[in-house]
Amino acid sequence: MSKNTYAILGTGALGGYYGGLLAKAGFDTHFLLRSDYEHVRDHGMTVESIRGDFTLSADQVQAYGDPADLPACDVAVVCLKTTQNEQLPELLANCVKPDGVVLVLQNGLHPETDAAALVGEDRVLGGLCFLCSNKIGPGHIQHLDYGHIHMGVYQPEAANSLAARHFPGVVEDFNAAGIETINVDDLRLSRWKKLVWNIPYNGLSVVLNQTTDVMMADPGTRRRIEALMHEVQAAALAVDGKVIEDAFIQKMLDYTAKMEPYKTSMMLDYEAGRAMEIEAIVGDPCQAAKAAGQAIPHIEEVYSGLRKAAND
Ligand SMILES: NC(=O)C1=CN([C@@H]2O[C@H](COP(=O)(O)OP(=O)(O)OC[C@H]3O[C@@H](n4cnc5c(N)ncnc54)[C@H](OP(=O)(O)O)[C@@H]3O)[C@@H](O)[C@H]2O)C=CC1
Ligand SMILES: CC(C)(CO)C(=O)C(=O)O
Repeated sequence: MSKNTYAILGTGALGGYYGGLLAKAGFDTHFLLRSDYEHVRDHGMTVESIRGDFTLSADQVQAYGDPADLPACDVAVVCLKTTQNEQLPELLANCVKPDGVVLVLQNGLHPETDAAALVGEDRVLGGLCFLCSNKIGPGHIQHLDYGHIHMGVYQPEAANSLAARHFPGVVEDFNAAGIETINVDDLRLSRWKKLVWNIPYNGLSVVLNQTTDVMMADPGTRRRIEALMHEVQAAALAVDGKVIEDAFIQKMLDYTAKMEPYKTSMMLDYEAGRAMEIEAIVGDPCQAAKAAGQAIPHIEEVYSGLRKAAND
């Protein structure tokens, strides 16, 4: 097992699940928490998972309520919502060693840019998390489905960067912890591919107030989903020259049809009155497509529906 140490920045649905698995596997893992810091410090964490429930006692969780107290780690894992990224200067100030790296596990077209601006592009890794997880109470994570990660370096052309040198060890650690992690050469293409799912389902879940199963059961909504997916495919090509095959769109439709009925994170945020990740997931791709001259009417319609929902 590697000697990498990990700082989990945001112990929510995703950070609690992956960080919990790393700690359970024996990796030196440090958890930054906010609202449930005292609870986790005193009682530990519980993960209910389709792969097997587990608990980490208070002694097994190295919990921190103040980012200034985090030790400098080899890998800082950004597990905040992108809407909370304005906190990154404070959160990343102490927790990464000078030769350490930042792994960004958020959704969006380019959520790595905020961390990269702080630590340098050559020290950033990104991961696309195919995970259905919710935080259902203090220190209480419910893992409902999937969980694999597609991970890559943010600056693939820099073959000898700190990120490139750390990358194999991080992938190995995650796999050793039971997190299936697949090495991707083209993180940017992977991000566009993830948006093929996130833009239609996250967006429409709020605009239509529906779970994935309800959306998939309605032929009109399914056509709208497919149209959105094809616009993401066209945007990826126009903006970055990235090719997404039609077969991939079909795969995402099949994947969702087989998924447990799912309330997207955007829908959960909307219902709870929290900020939604509208810009990272829909606004940034919209802006990039428009700048490249690519028409994306369905995506723009979803974007304005989301902005309206956020302001109501
Ligand atoms: N959940 C999932 O299944 C998936 C999520 N993602 C992506 O992962 C990212 C994280 O999502 P998710 O885990 O669902 O979000 P959550 O809201 O569950 O987790 C974010 C956590 O960050 C914590 N946090 C925010 N600011 C601070 C701070 N200053 N100090 C300490 N903790 C802080 C929050 O604390 P508090 O509890 O106090 O709010 C919260 O627990 C998003 O980009 C999402 O799109 C991607 C794929 C699947
Ligand atoms: C697509 C899904 C729901 C599960 O793979 C996910 O990863 C997300 O919410 O971003």
